[in-house]
Amino acid sequence: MTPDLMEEGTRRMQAVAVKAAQDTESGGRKAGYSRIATPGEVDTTHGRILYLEDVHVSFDGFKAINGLNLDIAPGELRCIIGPNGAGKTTMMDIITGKTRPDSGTVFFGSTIDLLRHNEPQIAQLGIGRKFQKPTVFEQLTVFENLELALKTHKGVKHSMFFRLDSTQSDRLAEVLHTIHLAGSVHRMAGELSHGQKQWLEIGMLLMQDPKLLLLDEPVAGMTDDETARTAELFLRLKGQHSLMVVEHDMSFIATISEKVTVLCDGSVLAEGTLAQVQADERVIEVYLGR
Ligand SMILES: Nc1ncnc2c1ncn2[C@@H]1O[C@H](COP(=O)(O)OP(=O)(O)OP(=O)(O)O)[C@@H](O)[C@H]1O
Repeated sequence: MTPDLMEEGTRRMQAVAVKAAQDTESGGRKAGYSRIATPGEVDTTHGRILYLEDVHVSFDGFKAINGLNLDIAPGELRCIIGPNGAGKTTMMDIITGKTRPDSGTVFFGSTIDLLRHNEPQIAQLGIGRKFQKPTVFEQLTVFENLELALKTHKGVKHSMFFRLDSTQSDRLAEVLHTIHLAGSVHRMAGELSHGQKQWLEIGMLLMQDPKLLLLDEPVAGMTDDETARTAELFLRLKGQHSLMVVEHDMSFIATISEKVTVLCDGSVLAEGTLAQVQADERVIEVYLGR
């Protein structure tokens, strides 16, 4: 195809897209639904960064997720609690593309259909996930771990020639400060305490500037002091990022929570402030009263 023909083709496609957008009742919003967005573009004008509706997943006939509805506002710090087997991990697996639901809707912002993306694409779109166990590179320094997280995110192939530019250096310094590791920049990650390794891994996610962070039992195994500093860290992150924190440690939840969602049997049992869900008889019966 000649360059002229390609240009003409592109012009026609753009005209068709504009016309389709104008033809919808909502002036284009509907036409934009399900499109594959470019990284950095998340439409939160409708007040939601994450939206799950009527999601179902069965494993060999067992309903692990059963009509799950949930939405998270931009900048919100949402705590998720619930008994073992409630479906918390499975829910995160669905959001990050690790598990495909049998049915339902899962949107990032109002235009990005997460079910049309795979795991690496979802990470590139700006959803970062922290698993329970720290997975840092023990033989590298704190600095090198953070630098590597950036390289990996940017898809740098020839890492020997990669140099941080000044914006990236500033970002790294800012992240080091946020995760309480500015004084440990040249220490090997393997020498850090359990809590410090957790912070480093959160820092590695922050280097990729995620819009939504999913954190699975982040304070499990931490000392009281590390737990308190993690609470501080999360309170600092909220607003700039949206956070979904799954935890069993209720005193930690009490320190950080605004809105709490209680999952049970694969769907939402209760939602509200911690005081509200703690007073809910159904929540006491299945979870808190154990
Ligand atoms: N791949 C799988 N195959 C079969 N069953 C599964 C699979 N993944 C999860 N399940 C089942 O689905 C249910 C929900 O599990 P899930 O791990 O999501 O719960 P959870 O709320 O994260 O629990 P916990 O607090 O113990 O981590 C459990 O009964 C679990 O055994």
